[in-house]
Amino acid sequence: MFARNAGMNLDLEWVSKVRVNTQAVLKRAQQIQRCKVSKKQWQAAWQLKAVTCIDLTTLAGDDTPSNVHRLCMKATQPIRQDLLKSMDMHDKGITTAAVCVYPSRVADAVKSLKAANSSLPVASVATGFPAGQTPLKTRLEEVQLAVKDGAMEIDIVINRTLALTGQWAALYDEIRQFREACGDAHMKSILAVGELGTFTNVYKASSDFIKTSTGKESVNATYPFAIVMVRAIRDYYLRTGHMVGFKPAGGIRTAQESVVWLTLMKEELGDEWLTPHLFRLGASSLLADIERQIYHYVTGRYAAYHELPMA
Ligand SMILES: O=C[C@H](O)COP(=O)(O)O
Repeated sequence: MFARNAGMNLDLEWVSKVRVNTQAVLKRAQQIQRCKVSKKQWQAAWQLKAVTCIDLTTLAGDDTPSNVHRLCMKATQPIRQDLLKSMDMHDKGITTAAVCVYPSRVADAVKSLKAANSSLPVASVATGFPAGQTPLKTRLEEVQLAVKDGAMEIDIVINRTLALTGQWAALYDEIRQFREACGDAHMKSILAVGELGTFTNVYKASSDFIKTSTGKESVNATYPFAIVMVRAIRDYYLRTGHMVGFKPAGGIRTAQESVVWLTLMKEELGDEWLTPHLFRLGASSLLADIERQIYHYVTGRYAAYHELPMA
């Protein structure tokens, strides 16, 4: 069992000394994208690994109990059984890592998964997602309500105003309160990197189980931002011995990208991070492409749309 991050007192000296070498970050991001997984069966294996790390997401204004139900069913059986059988992976219990929905849809997702006899966790965005521009009191209540409805994971959005105005102590204090409001639920912190202005701000705003984006900003999960965040995770590990998780989210659509993200984790943090406990891919449509690529790997041709439900 993984120990929960006990956190640490805010070290403003560490925060004030942070400097990020932009050129080095951009160069490293390019190197990571050039790494190749050459053999076909290895690609398929990496893609299946990526499936197990997906927070299968729907965050739309027109979400209903029925589309949330379909999402949950897809999460419990993400790849067609006959395809898994061809790869001898049908009895490995492959599911996504979680489903991720708005707070108002948590109860629907919990009900659907329970009816399907699945223990898959429901994650919920909270704290005034995506902008976070609601009073602290309501943001905290939102977390508590989602937990009460059965969310086992809460993806909070950080207060970008506090980050952009350098109020790091106030930001730290808010995040601590969110964590407390989560109780036993697992918290992830969305930095919304596209709105933080600089790599330095991204490093400084990094806390526990850090997630790049809401998917609603104009810039979402990019490899350079990810490099900065995983380096913050590495520094925190060297300092405290605690392994913090990472979740790129927003705009991740292709199987090929999912393999680059896994490569980035492996290269920067090591194999220990290649587990759903420490790595998630937040995505609404990535699974469709992965299933399509696996279909191609197994059959040698691409599927028609009707052949892959929800793909
Ligand atoms: O947290 C997950 C993101 O909102 C999903 O973004 P996406 O719809 O671009 O995959």
